[in-house]
Amino acid sequence: MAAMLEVEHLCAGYGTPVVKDISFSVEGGELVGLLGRNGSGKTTLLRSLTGSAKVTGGRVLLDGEDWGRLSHRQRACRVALMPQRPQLLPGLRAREVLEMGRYPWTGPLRPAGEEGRKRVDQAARQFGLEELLDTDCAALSEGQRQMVHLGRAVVQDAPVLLLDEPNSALDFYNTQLLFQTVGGLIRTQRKAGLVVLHDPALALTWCRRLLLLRQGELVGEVCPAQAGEAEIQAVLRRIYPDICVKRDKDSGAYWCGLAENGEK
Ligand SMILES: Nc1ncnc2c1ncn2[C@@H]1O[C@H](COP(=O)(O)OP(=O)(O)OP(=O)(O)O)[C@@H](O)[C@H]1O
Repeated sequence: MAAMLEVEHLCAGYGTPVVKDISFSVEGGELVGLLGRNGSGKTTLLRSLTGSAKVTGGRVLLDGEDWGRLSHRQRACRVALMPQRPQLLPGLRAREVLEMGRYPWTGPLRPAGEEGRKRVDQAARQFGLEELLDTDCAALSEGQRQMVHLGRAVVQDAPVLLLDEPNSALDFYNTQLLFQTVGGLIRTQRKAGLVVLHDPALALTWCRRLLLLRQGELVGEVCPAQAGEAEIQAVLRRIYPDICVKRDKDSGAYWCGLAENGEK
């Protein structure tokens, strides 16, 4: 059976190559973490999967279908992206931003319909947005706005969900809510999830596999449930030299930090 998302020898960039010959796949039901230093090409990789960064080589298959042969609208029904810096659309209330998630299905600026309203209300409940639905997004805090855009991506209900640093402005509680809720959706609805994260401990806790990107190339992959501390640490050192990884035997919680001078 084909993976929900298959990326084969993908190259992408902005005139100059950024993503270089990357291949990986994500199965339905799997949340995969994408880690890499600043500027390593994570956002470009995600943007190339939605058509907003130019693909210059390779191919992408969505549940076996060639992405390149799909229209923009067909792609948007299959791939939802929560961008790193969502555009601020002045005058739009949170409810209207959530409803934008239905546009690939209904057509732009069309009413959400009963199914759409149900999904918007459900996302508002799931992400604690009910009190904010009538607020102008310009009047929301950074973290509140990030939760609205997370809700919009979920309302889009695509089988592939791409999240670009979705917790960068979130407090501890909303970060847990994000991973519990999105993790649950991915498992129960067999979606393929790919999430860019900067916190390796968070990625080790919530993601089934981690992919490591360095200067536009995939340089490692690790599955936390199948690897011990030493193996995880060795793989993570390909992008974070001197990182130390510890796993608490009782709770299973991960701790990551940098080695002190001389400690390896
Ligand atoms: N619109 C653009 N035009 C030209 N070059 C770009 C553009 N966006 C990004 N780049 C370049 O592509 C490279 C990768 O950037 P990208 O945003 O994909 O990295 P990233 O891994 O997501 O970084 P960060 O962790 O800082 O968000 C960088 O060298 C950056 O300067």
